[in-house]
Amino acid sequence: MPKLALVRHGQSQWNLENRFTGWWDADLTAKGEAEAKHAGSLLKDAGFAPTQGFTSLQTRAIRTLWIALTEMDRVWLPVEKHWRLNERHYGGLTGLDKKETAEKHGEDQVHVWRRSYDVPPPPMEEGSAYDMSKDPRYHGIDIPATESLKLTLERVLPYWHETIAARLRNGADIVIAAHGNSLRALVKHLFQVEDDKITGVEIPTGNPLLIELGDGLQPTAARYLDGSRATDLPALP
Ligand SMILES: O=C(O)[C@H](O)COP(=O)(O)O
Repeated sequence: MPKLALVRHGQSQWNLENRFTGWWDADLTAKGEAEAKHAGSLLKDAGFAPTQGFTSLQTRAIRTLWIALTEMDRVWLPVEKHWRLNERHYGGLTGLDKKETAEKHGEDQVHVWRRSYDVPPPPMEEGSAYDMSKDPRYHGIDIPATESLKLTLERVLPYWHETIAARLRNGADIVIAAHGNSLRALVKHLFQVEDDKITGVEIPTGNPLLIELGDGLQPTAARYLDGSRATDLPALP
């Protein structure tokens, strides 16, 4: 039975500053690095021995995986990075202070932008200081101007099916280090969570979610490795 560990990156500088981050390449803080190290020791203590890793093109997730693998004596692990595992694009909200935005637009509107399934934030404007579209890592990629969770799921899924699920079927045990919303999208798919229920799923940072999968890659067991910081998981499908 293949095993899959999902690890949400540790605290980033913009998490600390409470700014909408999305595709902006905020790095880990010292606390985020410590969370990544702790995630690695939890995975190691659980006896989890992945044979393949995946992460996004964003420094905070890449470094989370690297730090965790260092802790697991597994820096040799083959790792693939892909933009489809990036955080959801926060559009015109990127860079704004979350509290100030709630004061300006109201808590309800900001909650819709942050947690609704299919309402994207306003698009990023041309010439925004936070536009990453010219960054060389995205060469040749038509990067979005904004994304809802639904749009995020729609771009994560092809990579899941064609690459990650295919490796699991070949017997690989896999660790994915990614982001609050790209991982939420994967959890929605794997646990078949309904559209209006997924907003209640909050994956804690640096707390690996270890999932055992059946032959059809349906979850048969799932637990957070740090039980003291676990959040509610959706029921097994
Ligand atoms: O991109 C961000 O700002 C965060 O990583 C996730 O934001 P959220 O809590 O609004 O989903």
